[in-house]
Amino acid sequence: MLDTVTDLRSLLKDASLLETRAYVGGEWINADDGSTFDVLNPARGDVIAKVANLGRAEVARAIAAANAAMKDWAARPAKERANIMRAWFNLMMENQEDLGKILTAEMGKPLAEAKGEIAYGASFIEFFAEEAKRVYGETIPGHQRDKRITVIKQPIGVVGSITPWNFPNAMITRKCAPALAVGCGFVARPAAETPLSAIAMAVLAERAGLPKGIFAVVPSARASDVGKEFCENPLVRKLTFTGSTEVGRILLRQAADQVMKCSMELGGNAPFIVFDDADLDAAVVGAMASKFRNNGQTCVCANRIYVQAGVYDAFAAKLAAAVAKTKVGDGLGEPVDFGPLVNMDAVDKVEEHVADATAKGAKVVTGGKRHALGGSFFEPTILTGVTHDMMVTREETFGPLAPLFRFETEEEAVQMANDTIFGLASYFYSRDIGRITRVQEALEYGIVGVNTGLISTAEAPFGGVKQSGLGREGSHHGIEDYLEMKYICLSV
Ligand SMILES: NC(=O)C1=CN([C@@H]2O[C@H](COP(=O)(O)OP(=O)(O)OC[C@H]3O[C@@H](n4cnc5c(N)ncnc54)[C@H](OP(=O)(O)O)[C@@H]3O)[C@@H](O)[C@H]2O)C=CC1
Ligand SMILES: O=C(O)[C@H](O)CS(=O)(=O)O
Repeated sequence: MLDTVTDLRSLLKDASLLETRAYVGGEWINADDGSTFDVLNPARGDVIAKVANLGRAEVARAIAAANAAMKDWAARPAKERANIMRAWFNLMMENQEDLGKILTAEMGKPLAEAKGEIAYGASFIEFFAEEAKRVYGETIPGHQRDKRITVIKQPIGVVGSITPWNFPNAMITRKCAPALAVGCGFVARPAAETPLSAIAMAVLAERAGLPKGIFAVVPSARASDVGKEFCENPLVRKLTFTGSTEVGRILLRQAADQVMKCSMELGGNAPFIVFDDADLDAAVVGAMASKFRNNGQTCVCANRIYVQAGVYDAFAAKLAAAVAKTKVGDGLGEPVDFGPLVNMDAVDKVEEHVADATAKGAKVVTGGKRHALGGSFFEPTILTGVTHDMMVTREETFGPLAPLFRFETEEEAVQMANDTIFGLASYFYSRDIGRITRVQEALEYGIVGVNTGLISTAEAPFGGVKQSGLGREGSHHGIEDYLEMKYICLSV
């Protein structure tokens, strides 16, 4: 249990990782006006830290320093950048326990899951340290006897980054790793709920030898001010955002004035389809992983679970039995499966979806209300009899709510699954190769999990279609978003 930053420091082997200042131009600074904002522990609601609350002037200095540092950083051999990034990866893994405790303290997820995120986040630094050495150009046969065509790739410039609270480490590394690997400067603005993980990342970046200024962390409770600075500052050439589609639209409109390159990882509404030929036990394992990972607070969580009529009751019973074995509690206490939701707004949204569905005829199989622990703890919930007129069909719940829809035919399942403005992740379980081939091609999503509920890895291109975003993060594709292609026509 935690009450204050002193308590949190006492849990750490290396208390210096719990930094509350900003990292700008390679220096640790407070806000110019001295203001701070509170970071709360979701399990208890107590203030665990007061963090520097930066404004546009400080962010502008971070951008200028990143731009200045780029000249040397981009000119270094890729292998030199790779070696420093590898040192950063090693430090993150050596400090995985402490980084996990800081993450759990500010975000709430169970410590085991937080440590898993540290490893997942660090894997992007490891992966793109290697990719730095594989940014290739090309030569193209000339169009005239005296012409020679070459194509080279160069770092796009200073990158502004805005990320959400649900993965306070990995959402930043998934962006800064490819950017730094190719030589860009990077200014990270973490969510106000979870700045401590980002700041701890900067503590280790400094120790790893990242040059002063090339990587900055600008915590701020003034999110829109920072977003405007990123979009209006002429030194920023790339905006990368992860968060809701609503905020993504705002940022895209703002970035349009400078015709700024944008990467957008936005909202989701993932269907999870169980066909009657599925391995039901495997489907339950997949549903538990996809639906309840991070307490349902991920953009790729199963948001709608479609079960074919012939196996509906059996699947519902098996899923309920699996949920009954889970434990809810403080992520820093005894091992648990679910921590608290990030705040009371999140609780309100889950309650709204449950109330709407039950008012329209859905039945609560398990859970359905706030947990006896109080605060933002909520019971993992399963609803049956869910229909497409309910809010949970159209809106991302972002909480531990598993709504089960019944369907008759494959065509009906695909039609319902695609009936959304989102297109990030989707999942289905079947053992029929013809059905697998048809459905994986028919689903309108950037990601399809077939007989698995877990799809996230640094080696794969993560991203959505329709209103779930622009671009891809991870895999060799992910580095392209931080490069500009230059065509050189040489007359010989
Ligand atoms: N596609 C993906 O990979 C992911 C998508 N998401 C989506 O994000 C949502 C949940 O995360 P949540 O943090 O609530 O999302 P929000 O979109 O509310 O916030 C995301 C980030 O944007 C900041 N922000 C909010 N308004 C503005 C603004 N006007 N200008 C600049 N920055 C702004 C927030 O700051 P602050 O928190 O301080 O308000 C936060 O850092 C869900 O819809 C989820 O699907 C989340 C994670 C991954
Ligand atoms: O924030 C999220 O939801 C992440 O993008 C999902 S994942 O990459 O951690 O699976």
